[in-house]
Amino acid sequence: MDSSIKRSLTRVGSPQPLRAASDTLSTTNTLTPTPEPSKNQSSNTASSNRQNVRVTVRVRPPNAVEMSRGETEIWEVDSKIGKVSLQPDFMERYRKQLSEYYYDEVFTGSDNKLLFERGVRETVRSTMEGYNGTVFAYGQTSSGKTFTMTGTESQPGVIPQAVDAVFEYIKENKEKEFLLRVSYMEIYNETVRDLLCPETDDLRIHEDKRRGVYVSPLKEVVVSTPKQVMKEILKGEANRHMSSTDWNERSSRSHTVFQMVVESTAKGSLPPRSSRYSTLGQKQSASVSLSVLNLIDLAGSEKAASSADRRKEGAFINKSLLTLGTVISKLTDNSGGHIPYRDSKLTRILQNSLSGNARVAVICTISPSVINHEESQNTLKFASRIKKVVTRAQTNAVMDDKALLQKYRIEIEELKAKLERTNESNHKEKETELSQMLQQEKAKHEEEMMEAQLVRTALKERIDHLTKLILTNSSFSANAQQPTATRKPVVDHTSSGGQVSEFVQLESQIEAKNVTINLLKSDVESKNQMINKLTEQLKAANGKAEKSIRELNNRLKAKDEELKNLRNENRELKTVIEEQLGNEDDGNANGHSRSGSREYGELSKTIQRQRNIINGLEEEIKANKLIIANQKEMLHRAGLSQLQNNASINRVNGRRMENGEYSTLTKENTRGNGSGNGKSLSIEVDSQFVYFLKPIEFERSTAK
Ligand SMILES: Nc1ncnc2c1ncn2[C@@H]1O[C@H](COP(=O)(O)OP(=O)(O)OP(=O)(O)O)[C@@H](O)[C@H]1O
Repeated sequence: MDSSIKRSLTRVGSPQPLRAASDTLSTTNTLTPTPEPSKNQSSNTASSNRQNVRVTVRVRPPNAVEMSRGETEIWEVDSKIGKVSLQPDFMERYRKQLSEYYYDEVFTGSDNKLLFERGVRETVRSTMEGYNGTVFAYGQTSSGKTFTMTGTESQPGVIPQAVDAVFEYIKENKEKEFLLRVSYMEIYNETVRDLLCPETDDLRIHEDKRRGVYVSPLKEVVVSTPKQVMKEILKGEANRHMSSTDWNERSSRSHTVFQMVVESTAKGSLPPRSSRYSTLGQKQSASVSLSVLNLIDLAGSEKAASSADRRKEGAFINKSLLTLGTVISKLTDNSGGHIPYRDSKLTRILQNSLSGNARVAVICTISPSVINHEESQNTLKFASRIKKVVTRAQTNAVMDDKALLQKYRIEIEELKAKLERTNESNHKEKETELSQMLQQEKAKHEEEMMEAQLVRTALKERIDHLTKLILTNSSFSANAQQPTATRKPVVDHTSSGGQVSEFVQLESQIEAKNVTINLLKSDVESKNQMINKLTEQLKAANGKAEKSIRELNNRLKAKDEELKNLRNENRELKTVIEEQLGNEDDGNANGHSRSGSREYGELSKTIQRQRNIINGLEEEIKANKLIIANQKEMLHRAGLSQLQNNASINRVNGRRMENGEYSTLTKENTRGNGSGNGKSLSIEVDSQFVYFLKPIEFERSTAK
């Protein structure tokens, strides 16, 4: 506190005398405390297990209301020697006796970190080492218990710092392993409630030899991070009974106990479940240490409240605190009498710690206000008494099968074994599955290989077939002259790899062959056209020859007719001559013989001339007939030559085209001079046979 505040507080008028909050405390203790050892003196007993309760007193700074009233801060704090004493001014003014108190630590101000370091850390550390630990804040309402235990965001209190310290310890002690579980409960109006599970309302306090006093059924949460612990704490805080009172805007109306159970063991020290019995069948010694850290925020003792509810709560709170005071007094007055732990839920729950098997740290909080002088004095007396309480904390080794740590360890081992078994069986299943898959793949692969082989063979046959067709067709010299490399199939049939490229190559080979075939086809087509042209020319020549033969025949017929007429004429002349010769003989007798000889001579000459003409005509007819015979011979020869040509064209690849591969040149035995079906051409070569020429059509072989 700064000096200006101190000065303003000093100027306050006379404070109201206060009634003691706890009769028990005021009756069993004198107002002047017994001289305390300074904080530098050890408060521990000779045995390391025997320890006095560690007591810290904290005087909170004046709050806004106190400052506004201009009250004096009546307590002086000497942190160096752990002394809390009344202000000399106040003592003088109110004729108070010298009041000096000595504790392990005394603080004022708001430094929670310092308070934890000096007043609490050691107890938390002890808990981690296997001793039960209890830390609680005691003081009248609004004196700063919750500020000390819970703190604020900027000043985390004992509980969050203890949590951090626990995890720090775990981090530092790598040779140990731990298991932590937390619970959070409150004692409200003398009922125990589970703050982590508020719906559970029938919590009971039990006691047995092994566990001592415990609450059940209490929800315990196994935790592994500070964050997780704080989450549980916040959850509990939300369920805690808090109310606005005459003295505190947010007053705790219940005592809260945050509990952390710590199980620890040296790493690898836990015997496996199978070897937990010695060879003699005796259970092996416990190897798990179990300790409990209780962090307690007590409700504050208070004067009569204006609200009925608050008064009822206050009555329960005051009664339990009174019992706590009594218990502490009994513990310290060495009277050996009955200690009334059972008189309140609070003392019952604290029984384990207060009866000795715990290291206990208490933070007593007091108000700086003159108004709270008497209550603060009572708190300080309580602090002095409890400071005298000596505990004999023992590490609590438990039978390994009772510890959750061991249970978890065993469970982990069992799960690991199960996992291994599962892995093994999974492995085997996987192996079988894989081998089945491999078999299937292999079979599929073989099938595919077989198919590929078949395709290859088919392609090879096809290529061979096409290659043979092309290479052996001597009439297509262009192909015959192709370099061997381009005609030879490039497929390596012995190779099992590169199927795709092989097929591509085969395809391109086939494509090349098709191109060649198309070339051949067009070549045949042009040859057909040529044949058609020749046939047309032949047909024209044929027509000319026929016309000439017809004309010669007509002329021959005319000559024949003329010959016939001349012969008739001759015959008639002969008859006339013979008749005249008969008459001459008669005439000689008649006197006409000379003139008859003359006429005869003329007639003879005429006959001779006509005979000559007939002979000429006969010669001419003979010559014409010879010409006709020659022309017919020529035509005959021309027809045969055409037939031979077609027959040679009709031979492809060294064999006759048949079975519809190509249209054929047919020879039909038919009479007449028909010219066929329009596509056909006919040539009459003699009176008996007509050759029909059909244009040749090339058809692609259907062979595959
Ligand atoms: N050391 C401190 N520094 C600053 N503020 C404090 C300190 N102690 C207490 N206060 C403040 O004083 C008020 C009362 O404190 P707190 O609630 O902690 O008292 P309490 O003892 O828990 O009271 P109750 O018993 O009624 O719950 C709070 O506003 C708190 O923040």
